[in-house]
Amino acid sequence: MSFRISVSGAAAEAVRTHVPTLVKDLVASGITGFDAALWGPDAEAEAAKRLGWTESVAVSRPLVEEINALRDELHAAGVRHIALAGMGGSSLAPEVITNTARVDLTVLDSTEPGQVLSALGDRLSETALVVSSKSGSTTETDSQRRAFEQAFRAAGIDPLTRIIVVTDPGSPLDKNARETGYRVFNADPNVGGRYSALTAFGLVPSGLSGVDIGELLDEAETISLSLAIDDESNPGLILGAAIAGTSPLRDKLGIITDGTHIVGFGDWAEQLIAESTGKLGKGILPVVLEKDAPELKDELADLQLVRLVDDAGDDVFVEGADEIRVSGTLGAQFLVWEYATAVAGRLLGINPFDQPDVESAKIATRALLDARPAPEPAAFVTGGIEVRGTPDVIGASSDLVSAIEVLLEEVADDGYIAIQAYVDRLALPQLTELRAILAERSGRPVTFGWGPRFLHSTGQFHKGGPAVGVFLQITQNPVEDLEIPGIPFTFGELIQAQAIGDASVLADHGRPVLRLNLTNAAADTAALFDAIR
Ligand SMILES: O=P(O)(O)OC[C@H]1O[C@H](O)[C@H](O)[C@@H](O)[C@@H]1O
Repeated sequence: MSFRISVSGAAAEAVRTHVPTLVKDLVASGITGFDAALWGPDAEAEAAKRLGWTESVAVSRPLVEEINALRDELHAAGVRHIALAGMGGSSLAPEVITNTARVDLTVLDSTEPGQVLSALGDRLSETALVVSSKSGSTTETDSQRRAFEQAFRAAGIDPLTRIIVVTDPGSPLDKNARETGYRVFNADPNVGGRYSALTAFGLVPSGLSGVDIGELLDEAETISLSLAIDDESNPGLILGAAIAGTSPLRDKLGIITDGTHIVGFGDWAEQLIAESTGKLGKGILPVVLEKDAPELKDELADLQLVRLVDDAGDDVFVEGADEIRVSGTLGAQFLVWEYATAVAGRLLGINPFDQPDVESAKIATRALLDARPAPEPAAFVTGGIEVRGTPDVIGASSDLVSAIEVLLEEVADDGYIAIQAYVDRLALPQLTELRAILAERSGRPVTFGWGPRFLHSTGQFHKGGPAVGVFLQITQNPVEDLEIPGIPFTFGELIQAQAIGDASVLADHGRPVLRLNLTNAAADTAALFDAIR
């Protein structure tokens, strides 16, 4: 069986309540048949050009041969390593596909100079770069491409032989790449970024890295029919009802990987759910949890758990655990979760295909890079850590320890904490441990995102979803900064502007933000942990 699901407790109740209506309303066949009216009149225009993912398997099939042929060609030319420049929907699927297949792919979805330098320094002479961007105008991806082009040239390598572009037809990147002479794969423009796992965006980098992408499509194909039919056994309807139909709504979704062969699924699902549902003050907040996460001890009333297991069993309705369990192949999971998210959008009364609040952070960043204001002085400095933040947090504190206490006091009973770390994640992987520490201390769900990557994932929810988040932003002074060729600011300046810009938008939304800048990341990390513990 390519996909199994079981539900118990509140999720079972939600399935019993909503699935019969979803069947009666022909929602599954409607999604598959491009019925753009399913999400109400306000969503119709967007939905009309965003349902192509339901036929991704068939549309993508001819790509398999083309990608495999290019892989052989690159191999013959000495390429042994693939890197990917892309953000959000253009990198999260290849990341989980290659990790699950245990295939090497370097995903560069950061503007942190140290992380960019690491990617540039990693086997460049035998590397090919896939540049993926649906819109073809994402600043991070454009900057990464420029850095690689320059590095290839400096190493005496013609970028034309090493750069492959994936983008929508007619995008600025499409035009530029074709003029330059790069190999271009055009993706289906009727598929939004976060629904694009089974299109060229998921397949090109994964296939070039060595994943059997034909098998991935086969996996998805085995579940396609079950997802299209208006029947109470449809797993997309069941999962959609289970995650968005609980009453009262459990609007935090704890995603736990517990025995599944799939590696890193939570990060992909996080973007799909957060960006699709977090708007108009509503939404489901995905929270990627470890198996022993503190949130699991507390039985939080607003936290629905979904566990990715090895085998969810034959029966949909089971007794006991009060959770959702899913198992199955990665290809099937992609498609089921996409249907489930579209169903969730209908149940929540939102448009699951737009991202109305993502742009605000980009505009704030751009304004900072254009105006170059003098840096805001730190409210205080503890050790090497500069502390800034919104007045509600900073005004009532005198040092780092008290600022964190004040931030935690701001967390409402239905609230959450988001840690946003704009740092070199390769150098500071231990920062993820702050998540469990703050969850333990606050008794509330805590999310962790690497910046600027999360801006293209959970960023929409933070600004557009229920206004109950409090934000801990961590930045660092770069160990070594890096120019962006042809652009009047550096990677270090870009990531700082991204962090400050997003924090200002959160503050404008009335959200408490505590900003910590590590002036010497290696030395300050221990002090940071001490203060947060
Ligand atoms: O693929 P791109 O056009 O470069 O977009 C990358 C990401 O950008 C934005 O943040 C969107 O909100 C995401 O949905 C998208 O995945």
